[in-house]
Amino acid sequence: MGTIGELGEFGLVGRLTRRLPQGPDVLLGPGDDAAVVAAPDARVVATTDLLVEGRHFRRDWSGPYDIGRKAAAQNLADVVAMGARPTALLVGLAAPLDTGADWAERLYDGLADECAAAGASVAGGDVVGASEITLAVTALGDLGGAPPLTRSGARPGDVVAVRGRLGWSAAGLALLAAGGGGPAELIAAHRRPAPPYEAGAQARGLGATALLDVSDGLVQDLGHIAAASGVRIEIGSAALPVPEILGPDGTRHVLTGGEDHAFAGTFPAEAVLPSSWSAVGVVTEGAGVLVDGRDPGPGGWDHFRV
Ligand SMILES: Nc1ncnc2c1ncn2[C@@H]1O[C@H](COP(=O)(O)OP(=O)(O)O)[C@@H](O)[C@H]1O
Ligand SMILES: Cc1ncc(C[n+]2csc(CCOP(=O)(O)OP(=O)(O)O)c2C)c(N)n1
Ligand SMILES: [Mg+2]
Ligand SMILES: [Mg+2]
Ligand SMILES: [Mg+2]
Repeated sequence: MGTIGELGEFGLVGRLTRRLPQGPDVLLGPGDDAAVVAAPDARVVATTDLLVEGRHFRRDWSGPYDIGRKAAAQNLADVVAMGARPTALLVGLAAPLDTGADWAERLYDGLADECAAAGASVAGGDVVGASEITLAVTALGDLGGAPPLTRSGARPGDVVAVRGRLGWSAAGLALLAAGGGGPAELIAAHRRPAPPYEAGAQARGLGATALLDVSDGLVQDLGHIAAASGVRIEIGSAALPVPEILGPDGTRHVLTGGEDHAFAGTFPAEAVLPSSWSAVGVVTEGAGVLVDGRDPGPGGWDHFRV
């Protein structure tokens, strides 16, 4: 099928955009100077994340379809974490000219399928030749008239709860780094996160006071809620969902592992949480995050400390 260099810029764009079904929020999709996306609420949620080969994914560890799923999921989860409904993605792709055209097409199939799982579509993007693969993904969402669910609304007395897998991606990454043995479910979880997209609307319905998606690690990301809200968050390790499959380092993976894109939120104490949410702690007065009453120390992902 050849390389993207042989296809050329416009040939590649044509091949990729043909693979992108358009949902109802995209009023004008790929092909013009810009896309047109519906914004019924007149307030657009917008977020962007970069994925760089070697730092966010390795082509020998993940295939293009899963890289596409993950790139979309990482951004769609940020929209959902604002309490919004994802509508559209814009995708910047930089790649070496000898990249297989079929590799790029599978990447776009992954992007399109993950968007479909969240009710969104890829409405446009850009391609450029480069020495390594970089994906720059921007996601847009609609608040549907409701206020955003920010990181700053947690109040002392709230319950802290999580929905979605935690630690699975980190455990899978550790297995890949060690040569790829171990439970296939963990490696699959690293390659393709499965954010429970319905958690945003659900958290809103439950009266959530703050919400975010866990990309860098539970403790580190709860630290963002604590800082933004001016509160302390106290986690009890016995309450954490640590399934057997995570192995002997399970609790550490759950506390510090990123990239599962679970949702963590704070809820009024009287909220009746369904079983899909695990209550893992409480909000108190003070600052920072404590685990079992102690400062857990550094952990979690920091791009400038790896
Ligand atoms: N280069 C940048 N320019 C402007 N804002 C940025 C930049 N990098 C990060 N931010 C902002 O910092 C906040 C936290 O970013 P990040 O930790 O990447 O969040 P998330 O984990 O949800 O993707 C976001 O509001 C983001 O827009
Ligand atoms: C090859 C490789 N090495 C390391 C990791 C682990 N890793 C990379 S980025 C990241 C954190 C999440 O990415 P980030 O860019 O910080 O996303 P954001 O927090 O902005 O959503 C982790 C745990 C990986 N996925 N692949
Ligand atoms: Mg980010
Ligand atoms: Mg986030
Ligand atoms: Mg991060």
